[in-house]
Amino acid sequence: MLNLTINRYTNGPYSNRFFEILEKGKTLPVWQRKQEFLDILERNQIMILVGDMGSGKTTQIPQFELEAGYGVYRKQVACTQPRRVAAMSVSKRVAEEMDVTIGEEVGSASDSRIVLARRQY
Ligand SMILES: Nc1ncnc2c1ncn2[C@@H]1O[C@H](COP(=O)(O)OP(=O)(O)OP(=O)(O)O)[C@@H](O)[C@H]1O
Repeated sequence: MLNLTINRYTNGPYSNRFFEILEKGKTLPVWQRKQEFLDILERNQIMILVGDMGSGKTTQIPQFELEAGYGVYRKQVACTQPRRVAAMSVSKRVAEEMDVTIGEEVGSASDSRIVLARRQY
């Protein structure tokens, strides 16, 4: 369950922008099946999720996984993209949505440019 008082990743308060983005994010189709997704993920090693363009697969699913505890004990949630620019753009967007600093809690890596997530949980 998301604690909406303190940002668990920074231990600081959330910005107003966080709540604006969260409300918009909750309207995306993946949010309607969030618990179903997590239940299936828990019971299986591999899961193939198919959804419409813009339904929230890229930006929301990694956050669901982190929230459910998949990113702790030196594990990380990774999201692959076919292009460097897309990888950087997604990591920037997810960092913005999580209200964290890029290079701290969220990073990106490609052949020529690496901005690692410094913090691990
Ligand atoms: N950088 C961004 N700035 C503003 N809104 C964004 C940004 N990236 C994504 N969004 C919003 O988040 C929604 C979900 O995007 P997301 O990339 O998670 O969907 P997706 O299911 O992975 O789409 P696709 O199959 O096209 O990759 C989009 O509809 C868009 O409105």
